[in-house]
Amino acid sequence: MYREKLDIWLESPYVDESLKEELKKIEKIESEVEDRFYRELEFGTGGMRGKIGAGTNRMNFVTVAKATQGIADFLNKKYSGEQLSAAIAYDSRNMSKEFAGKTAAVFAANNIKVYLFESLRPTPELSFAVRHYGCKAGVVITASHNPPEYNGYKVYDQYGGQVVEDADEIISMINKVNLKDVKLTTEDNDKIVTIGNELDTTYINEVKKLSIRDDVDKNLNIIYTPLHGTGNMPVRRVLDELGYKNVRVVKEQEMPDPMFSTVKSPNPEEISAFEIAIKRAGELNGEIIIGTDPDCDRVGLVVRSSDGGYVPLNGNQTGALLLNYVLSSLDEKGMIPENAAVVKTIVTSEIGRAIASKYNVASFDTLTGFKYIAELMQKFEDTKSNNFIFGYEESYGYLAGTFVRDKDAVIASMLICEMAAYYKRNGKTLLEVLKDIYREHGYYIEETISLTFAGASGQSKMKSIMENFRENKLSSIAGKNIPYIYDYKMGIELNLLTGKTEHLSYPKSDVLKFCFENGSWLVLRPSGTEPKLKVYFSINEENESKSTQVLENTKKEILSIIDRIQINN
Ligand SMILES: O=P(O)(O)OC[C@H]1O[C@H](O)[C@H](O)[C@@H](O)[C@@H]1O
Repeated sequence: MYREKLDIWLESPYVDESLKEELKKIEKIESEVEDRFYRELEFGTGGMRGKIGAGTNRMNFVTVAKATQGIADFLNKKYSGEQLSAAIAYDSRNMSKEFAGKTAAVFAANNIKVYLFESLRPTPELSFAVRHYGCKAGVVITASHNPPEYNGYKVYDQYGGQVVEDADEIISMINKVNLKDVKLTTEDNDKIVTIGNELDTTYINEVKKLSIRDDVDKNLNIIYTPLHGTGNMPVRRVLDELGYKNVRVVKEQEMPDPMFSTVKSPNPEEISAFEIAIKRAGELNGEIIIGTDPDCDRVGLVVRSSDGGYVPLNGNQTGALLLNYVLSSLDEKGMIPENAAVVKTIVTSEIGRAIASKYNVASFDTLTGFKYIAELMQKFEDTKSNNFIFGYEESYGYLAGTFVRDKDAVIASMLICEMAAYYKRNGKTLLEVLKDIYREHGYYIEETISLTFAGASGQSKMKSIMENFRENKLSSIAGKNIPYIYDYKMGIELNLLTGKTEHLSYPKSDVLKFCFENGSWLVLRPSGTEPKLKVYFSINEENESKSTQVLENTKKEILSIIDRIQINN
């Protein structure tokens, strides 16, 4: 099957010569051919993502043009007769600019006006641009925090969120596209309008409006790394315009670099990404370190401790701090609106719910992926049921305000600095504030383990592990009973004590959540952005050491179950 596809590509007049050359070099290597052609690139949690190269399972001019043609067909069908436009942004990765140009040329050839950013921009600014220009769609060429050999294609709807409702139809339209049907024009077509500074200023002004307090210590020593990506200009500009005097950028990581040469991975979830920044912080007396990923939708935070060391916070901890800061500050100013709402995901810590309820703010859960949070924000707006205040995920994504509909590391960086500067003025570090939050709301200790399962065989292994857990319903682990299992693929909540099931009102997704008696839980799900099985733990015991101990025991046991399943397969 995959060999046939290779032959089609080698013979097709619609496949670029350079891609054919690449294929000729690997055509005798079976595993390479299989990996490149065993499937089409899929739309996962964050759009389409894959390695750059030749093949249907790769990011290249053919797969980008095909996807764009499918989206154009979808838009022309859905909005038939209307004047259509789309916005396009791209990050600092290899081929990002070229793929953005190709995307623009295909849209323009399909009679869709294009707003194309003149140079690299953050993903959240694209989300803003879609709404600002009244576009029906948006595209960002980025593979977010993935390694340098990857690129990707995120698709936005008219509300500025990544597509959810129309995703299946868009995918089926893309699959129907025959390479010979892809329309293409030159990139100097007058349907393609370049955008730049003017939109930056409008966006930055909106971000600044989300600042809650000015009674903060703006002498705070901030070390910032854009990790060679798009954050450098906007994050520094916002902090500068708000009067933060001591923002030092990590020089080695300031400039865009598609190889992300100074880091193992440009992912702020990994402490290794902060290695140089921590060194710089030590030299410059840095109090906090922030680092944004290449498309600047995620931000990581590292905080100086009382002994002068630097402690990385995970996404749940930063999220809890931000939520606590935003709600307590708005509350103090009497600015929490009626029917205020906070949105997190089913794999994000329950501490968020506890903090929100202190301020009588409702909290909602969605499936993993900020697109679901954005979808709910739109629903709130359409039905006027709630006022969105803050949304976050454990995977380092945060959003305040509603003018952006994706996680926004420009907004989050600003709020993190403001929060640290506010507590500094009140004589506290963020680590001390976090301790206070735990004391007040409980010791929620979280961790996520990602197990890599690469290629076609990896995919099937992951599938069988999930099926095994689905069938052999885990009823206890590490001495803790599991009374409830949520199976999001089957759409049911199972009570293991009574055997009764209830319907879950979420879209179907391959996720299993095992809940303990005291509200702790563990979740298994294949990642939608990388070839990994993710195992999430959230343990809440009466004190920190008990929580840590239960976490360690649970981790050990679940990993050994996964090992056993693999050996038996
Ligand atoms: O766990 P995954 O499916 O890999 O997704 C992890 C994260 O990926 C991207 O960054 C999405 O924008 C996030 O919303 C999501 O939480």
